[in-house]
Parts: sequence; structure tokens; C-alpha cells
Amino acid sequence: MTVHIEAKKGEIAKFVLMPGDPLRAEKMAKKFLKDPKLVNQVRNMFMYTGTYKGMKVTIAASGMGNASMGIYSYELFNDYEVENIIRVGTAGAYNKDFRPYSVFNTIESYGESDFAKIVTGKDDKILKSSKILFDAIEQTAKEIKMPIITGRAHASDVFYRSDDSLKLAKEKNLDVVEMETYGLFSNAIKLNKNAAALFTISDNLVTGEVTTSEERQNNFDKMFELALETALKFK
Ligand SMILES: O=P(O)(O)O[C@H]1O[C@H](CO)[C@@H](O)[C@H]1O
Ligand SMILES: O=c1cc[nH]c(=O)[nH]1
Repeated sequence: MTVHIEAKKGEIAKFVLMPGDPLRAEKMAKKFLKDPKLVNQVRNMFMYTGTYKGMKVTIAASGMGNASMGIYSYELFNDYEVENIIRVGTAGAYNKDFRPYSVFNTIESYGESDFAKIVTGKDDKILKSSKILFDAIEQTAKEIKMPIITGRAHASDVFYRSDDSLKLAKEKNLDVVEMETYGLFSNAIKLNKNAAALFTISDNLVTGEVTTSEERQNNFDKMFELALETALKFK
């Protein structure tokens, strides 16, 4: 039990998938895991533990933003001895060629804040995905013949921005935008754990293509399948 998670020791798997949305955590756990057990409902931040093809896996919501992800991933890594976290989120595309529902494997996360500096003591604005997890995702995608895209993700602290984010994307070579991966990668580096991030593209900021929240809710299967099949390599 921690400040924000009521699960008992042993109720959280060593391999965790983290969507932002608690309802997505619930839905995907019920869809993909055998015997999913609700192990946290503090603040409705649902976390379910079950098995996937015989492997113990937890699907745990992170909430929105680096601040929220920072709390949950820290407690999971530090207090529950979690070894691997794959964020399974949605992202907007800055790259005009990225179509909605494509699955994106993050090479690097670009953060705008002092989050990494405060957590790790090093002022790195660009943090890398853990190589072992990134490579396992790429390999798994090949094996299950799932086309995926890769690149650098912007972990924005602000959803409703008034600056020109496409200009920033050009300057910093950013392909997509989301809001949690910089916090997750900071904690993984600090605590010597593994973290990666997969996104389903929900909208394209150049072409204006959008998806509804209902459509998004129903189109995460590919990304979850990829994350879970990757997990099996760590059984
Ligand atoms: O769908 P999730 O995983 O929450 O991810 C994206 O969606 C939220 C914004 O709508 C932010 O959390 C962003 O990172
Ligand atoms: O953080 C996010 C997620 C999806 N789309 C965006 O524009 N921003």
C-alpha cells in the first residue's frame, strides 16, 4: 500500500501496461486478461492484475499529465518492485503522414519542464525509451506482422496551448504529442527500471483529421495486443 495505491504487495505484476484513462484500463483488462482482479480504486485510478497467455500482467491507469504519471509510475517501480512499464496511450500527430489509428513506438520523449532535472538531477530535455523494451516491441511487431511507426514524442505539459506547436515540432524534430512519457522515462532512469511508450494516433494536427472518443475507445486493440505480446518476451 502506498499514498496513492491500495494494492497489497504481490498484487501488482512486474510487467505493467499504463493507459492514461482509468476506463480504458478497465475495459482492456476485461477484454485481454484472464481472471482480471481490481487491485486499486483509490481516486478511481483503476489497476487490474490478471494473466495473459499464462503471464501475470497489470493494466494500471496513469491519469493525465507528467505529474500524475510521475506519481503512479514512481510508486509502481519503487514500492511494488515493477520492472517494466509500457505506456499505452493516445497521441496527436505533428507528422502529416501519420494516419489515425496507426501505432507509434517512441524512440525519445521531449519534455519542456524541469521534471527530469528534479527527478534525476540531470537537465535532459530528451529522454530515450529503454532499449531493451523498445527493441522487444519492434521485434514483436515484426513477428506478428503489425506495421508500426516510430519517432520522437513531445510530452507537452499543456493541452490547450496558444503557441505555434507545429513550429516547435519542426524546431525540435517532434513527430507526435502526448502528455505523460517524459515523467515515466524520468522515473525509469532514476530507479534503473525499463519504460517504453506506445501510442495510437488519435488525430493529425496538420491535416485536421480527428477521431471521436467513442471511436478511440474501440480502436486500441492493436496497441494492447502489441504491448501484451511484447510482455511475453519478459516472462
Ligand atoms: O489517451 P491518454 O493515454 O490519456 O493520452 C493522451 O490523452 C490525454 C489528452 O486528451 C493525455 O493524457 C494524452 O497524453
Ligand atoms: O496530448 C494529446 C493527445 C492527443 N492529441 C493531442 O493533440 N494532444
